[in-house]
Amino acid sequence: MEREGRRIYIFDTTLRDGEQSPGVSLNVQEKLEIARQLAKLKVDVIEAGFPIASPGDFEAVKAIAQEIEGPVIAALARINEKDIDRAWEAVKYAARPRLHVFIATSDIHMKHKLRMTREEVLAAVQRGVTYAKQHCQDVEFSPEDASRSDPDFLCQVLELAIASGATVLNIPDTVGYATPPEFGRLIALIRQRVRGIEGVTLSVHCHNDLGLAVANSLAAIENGATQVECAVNGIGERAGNTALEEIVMALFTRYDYYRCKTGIVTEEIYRTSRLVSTLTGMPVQYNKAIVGKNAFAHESGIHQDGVLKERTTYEIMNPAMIGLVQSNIVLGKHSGRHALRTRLAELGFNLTEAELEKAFQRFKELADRKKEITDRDLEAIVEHEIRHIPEKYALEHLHISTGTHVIPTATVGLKVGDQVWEEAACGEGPVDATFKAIDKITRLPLALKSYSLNAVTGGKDAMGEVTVQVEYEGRTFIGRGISTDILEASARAYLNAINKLVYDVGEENLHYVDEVNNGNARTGVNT
Ligand SMILES: CC(=O)SCCNC(=O)CCNC(=O)[C@H](O)C(C)(C)COP(=O)(O)OP(=O)(O)OC[C@H]1O[C@@H](n2cnc3c(N)ncnc32)[C@H](O)[C@@H]1OP(=O)(O)O
Ligand SMILES: CC(C)C(=O)C(=O)O
Ligand SMILES: [Mg+2]
Repeated sequence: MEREGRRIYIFDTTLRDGEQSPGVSLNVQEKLEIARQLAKLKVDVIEAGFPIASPGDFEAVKAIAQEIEGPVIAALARINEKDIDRAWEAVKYAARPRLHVFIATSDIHMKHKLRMTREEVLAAVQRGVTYAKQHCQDVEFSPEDASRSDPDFLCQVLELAIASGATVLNIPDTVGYATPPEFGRLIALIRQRVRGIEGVTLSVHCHNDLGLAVANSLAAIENGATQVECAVNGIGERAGNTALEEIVMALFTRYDYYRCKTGIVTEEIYRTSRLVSTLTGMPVQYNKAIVGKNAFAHESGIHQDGVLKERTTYEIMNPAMIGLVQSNIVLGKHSGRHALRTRLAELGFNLTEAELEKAFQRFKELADRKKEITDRDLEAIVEHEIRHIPEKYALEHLHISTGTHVIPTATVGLKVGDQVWEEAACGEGPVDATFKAIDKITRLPLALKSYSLNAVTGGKDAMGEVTVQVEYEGRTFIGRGISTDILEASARAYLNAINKLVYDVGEENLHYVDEVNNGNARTGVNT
C-alpha cells in the first residue's frame, strides 16, 4: 500500500561522521562498497567524506561521486575557500553533487575554538555560502553546536545563509545536549522566525551523548524538519549519531502517529548494518534496536508462548521488513551449490560464479567441522572470504604448541605469490606467538592496538570471529577473521589487517624492520 504523508529525506553520514568513530578508518574500496549498499538501501543523500581531511578521503569522495547513481552525493567543508575548493574538486563528478559547509555559532565554540566574534562568523557565513554556491547549486549550511547557540543569533545566521544561497539548513545538536521537547521547540522557532525558511529543506543532525539522538530527531520531524542526518548502526563521533535503522523503522512502524514516509528499502537494512559492522570493525551491541542479535529473539516462556500463538503479541515489527529472512533449507555437509546459491540469494547476496565457487569451498570446509551452517555463518563467509582486498599474504598452514607448562610456540606458513614462507616464534600465549611468527615473515613494524573475540553463533562448534586493530606508522587498520578454531581466526584477522595495510599504503611505500628479534617488532596488547 502506497503511503501518503510527508516525505522525510534520509541523509546518511556513515562515511563522514560515522567514520569519525574512534578507531574506524575505511579505505577507498571499503567506502565504495558501503556507498553501493547505501544506494541499494535508497538513502536520499550520501555524505561521502570530508575531502580536505586526507588524500584518502578525497579519493573516496571522488570515486563515490563518479560511480554511485541515485542519491545526492555530499562533501563536507569548513567555511573557507580552501576546504570548499577541495570538496568541490572531489564531489563535482556526481550527477547531483552537494557542498555541505559548516561553522560553529555557539558562544563557547566561537570564543574558545574559532576565536571569532559574532560579526566575524556572520561575515564568514556570507562569504563561504556565496563562494560554495558559485561552484554548486545545492549548498547545505550547518551552524555547528546550534542547540547551544543563542537562538536570536542562530536565526540571524540562518537567514543570512538562505540569503547567500543555501538550499538546505541543517540544525546540529553537535554534543547531544538537547532534550526532545527543547529540540522540537528550537525547530518550531526556526520555522517561525527565519525568513525564507519555507523555500529550503530543514534538516537535523543529532548526536547520542545522552542516548537521545533518535528521540530528538523525531521531535524535530514533529515540528517540521524534513531531512534527518543519520548513520548506520548509529556510529559516529563519541556516542554516535542518530541510528538510520531506528529512525526509519520508527517512522515506518508508527506511521499511524507520525504520518511520514521515507524512500528507504527497509529490506536492505539488516545487510547494510552487517556490512558496516564488518568493514568498520565496530560490533553491533546484542540489544541494539532493530539490528541487534537479540532484537527479534524471545527468551522467556510467556513471550515464546505468545509469539507462537500470535507473532504480534510481542513483535511490533516483522523481521522480514528489515531483511531478516527465515528459510526451510537446512544447509550442511550434504548440500550442493544450488542450495547454497538459493540461500545466499534469499539473504540478498547475488554472487558471481567465481565468488560462489569460493564461497562453496569455504562452506564445505566449514560443514566438515560443523553440523549445521546457520545464516550468520553464511554471512560471515561472504563478508570475510568473498569481499576482500587483494591478499599479499595468505594463510597456508598454522601449527601451535601450547599448554599449562610449555612455552607457547607457533609455526606459520604464509603463501606469498607462488612461494610459501615459514617462520616459528614463541610468545606470551598462543595468539602472541602466532602474531610474532607472522611479523617475522612480513617484517612490518606493527603495534597491536586491540584484539577481540566473539562467537558468531552459539554451540560448541560456533565460529569464532576475531577483530584486531593494528597500527602502522600512526595509521590504524582493522582486520577480521573467522574460523571454528579461534587461533586460526586470530591469524586470519591479523593477516587481513596486514593485507589492507599493504593495499592502502602501497608496497612501494612500505618500511620494513631489518631484524625482527623473535617478532618483537610488534608492540601493544598482550594476547
Ligand atoms: C562537528 C564535526 O563533526 S566537524 C567535522 C570534524 N571532522 C574532522 O575534523 C575531520 C578530520 N580532521 C582533520 O583531518 C583535520 O582536523 C583538518 C585537516 C580538517 C584540519 O587540520 P588542521 O588544519 O591541522 O587544523 P586543526 O584540526 O588542528 O584545527 C582546526 C582549525 O580549523 C578551524 N575551524 C574549525 N571549524 C571551522 C569552520 N567550520 N570553518 C573554518 N575554520 C574552522 C579551527 O578554529 C582551527 O583553526 P586554527 O588552526 O586557526 O586554530
Ligand atoms: C558538521 C556538523 C554537521 C556535525 O557533524 C555536527 O555538528 O555534529
Ligand atoms: Mg556530527
